[in-house]
Amino acid sequence: MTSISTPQRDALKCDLHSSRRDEQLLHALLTTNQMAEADRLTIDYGITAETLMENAGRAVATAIMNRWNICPVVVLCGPGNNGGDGFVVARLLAEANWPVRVALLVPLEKIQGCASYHAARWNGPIDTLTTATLEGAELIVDALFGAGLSRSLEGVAAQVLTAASAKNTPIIAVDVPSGLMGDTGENMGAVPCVLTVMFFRKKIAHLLQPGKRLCGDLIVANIDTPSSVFDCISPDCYENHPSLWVNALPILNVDSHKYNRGHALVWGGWPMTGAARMAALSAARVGAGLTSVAVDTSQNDIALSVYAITLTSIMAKPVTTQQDLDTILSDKRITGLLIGPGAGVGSDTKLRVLSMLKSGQATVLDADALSSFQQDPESLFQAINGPCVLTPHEDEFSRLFADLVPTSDNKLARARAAAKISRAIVILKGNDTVIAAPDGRAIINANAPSTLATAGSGDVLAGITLGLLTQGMEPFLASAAAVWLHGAAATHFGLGLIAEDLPDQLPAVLKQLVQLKKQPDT
Ligand SMILES: NC(=O)C1=CN([C@@H]2O[C@H](COP(=O)(O)OP(=O)(O)OC[C@H]3O[C@@H](n4cnc5c(N)ncnc54)[C@H](O)[C@@H]3O)[C@@H](O)[C@H]2O)[C@@H](O)CC1
Ligand SMILES: [K+]
Repeated sequence: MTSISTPQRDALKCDLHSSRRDEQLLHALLTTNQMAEADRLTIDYGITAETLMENAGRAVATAIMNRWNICPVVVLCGPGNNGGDGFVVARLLAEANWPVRVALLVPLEKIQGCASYHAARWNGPIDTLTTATLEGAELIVDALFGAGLSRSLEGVAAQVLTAASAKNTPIIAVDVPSGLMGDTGENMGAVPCVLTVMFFRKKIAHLLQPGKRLCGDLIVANIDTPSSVFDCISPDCYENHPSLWVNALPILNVDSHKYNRGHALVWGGWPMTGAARMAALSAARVGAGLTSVAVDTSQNDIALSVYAITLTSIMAKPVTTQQDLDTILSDKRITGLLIGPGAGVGSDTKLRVLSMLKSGQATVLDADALSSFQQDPESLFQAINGPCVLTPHEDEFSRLFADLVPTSDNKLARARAAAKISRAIVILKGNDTVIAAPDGRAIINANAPSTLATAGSGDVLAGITLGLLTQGMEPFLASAAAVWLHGAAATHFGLGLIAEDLPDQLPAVLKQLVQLKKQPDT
């Protein structure tokens, strides 16, 4: 059963349970313990363990038959239920006239429970697992270890998988590539697969790197686990999807005017002006009623001209002294703040960040705003008392949290720990961006195309987040929505993307979301 406490579970229901709950649960990411609990509850419900295993093996066999023509297959079976699934795959492929061989890691008499039931239904020979087993195979099914793996792969299992990978023969993983830790995505000996078929729901490892890369394509198979298992299992991690936050997106109506859509303020540094300009444009595109850039005129007046000439609907406000900034921040019509893109690392940026946080308005801290606190992160965290989103990439994350969050390959745990320490929402960016809240809620994003690996795309993400916060959206959901919109905008543009293309893609992506929002809750 899940380990989260009852109050926390209730809090989750408040934020994600309010509507579209069934749709949201399709995107739940389960821990290996939660998956085992789902299995147990399903068996209580009346579906036998043998049937579940049959369904799981059938899903894998079907996926193989749908994708490949008949060819020689070797199924590598391990000692537990993952191996049991493998015996089902072997039997069903053989029944469909595929040439199948089975290789078993342990002596047959060691196989227990429903795995032994399905091993007995396999009529063909069973080889002892060695690298020789791979001879002649054109497809390899990896049913060695699944959720039950508790330590690094070693010995024959590791040798055979390494040899299989070296041959470049396509490998299909049952549940997870063996050696991948289901709760973290850490690689403890897995090799890359072309396809992974998992059951009921994805696990965290299917989305977090390096797991995501090792899995290849993903198929989530229905094995008749009833959704009522969620009466007893409360997921606290989801794959990012509009159903999680579309109902919280700001809406326009006849009473909308520019002031009640919020006023976003971006700190516009000098001489790097492009970052703040792209962020401001992005905030405006996602619906901030007014967007201003507070322009650093402490060094010269050229900065103000650059911002004023290159921005049209976005206002440039000169700021020469700290007092000027404080005066702007005292305007209560300003409802969202962003500092970091092109701000410069140093004590001036630190002071400006602290002024912004003191204003109590929702604040996004990105890039240089984070790096400026490298020597003194505690002073930043103490100043965070209101809605705040931190958007570090891995380098910025390690600068800020190096001494506070243990270094590990577990990105989800690191993002959660950082959110708790900073009392802010943390968007830990990357191909597998994690959005974490101080109370433990987490969302993993999977819609980001690699074209986002381009200068300035982070500035756009910070601006989108700002635009949603400015309109009053709850920070955790605003962060998830921003990350998703960012990925969808990049996908909508396609190849050749540069960061300044992104804001212009937002209207088309928002249009699709508005349609979804209009649909009745499921
Ligand atoms: N919804 C579900 O959870 C379902 C799960 N099924 C399958 O059941 C699997 C989980 O089964 P199990 O819990 O039996 O786990 P595994 O089949 O992953 O293996 C567990 C066995 O491996 C041993 N072991 C663990 N790490 C090892 C290592 N590094 N070296 C050597 N031995 C090691 C354990 O002591 C145990 O004997 C899933 O991955 C999935 O394939 C399906 O059969 C049906 C539905
Ligand atoms: K496996």
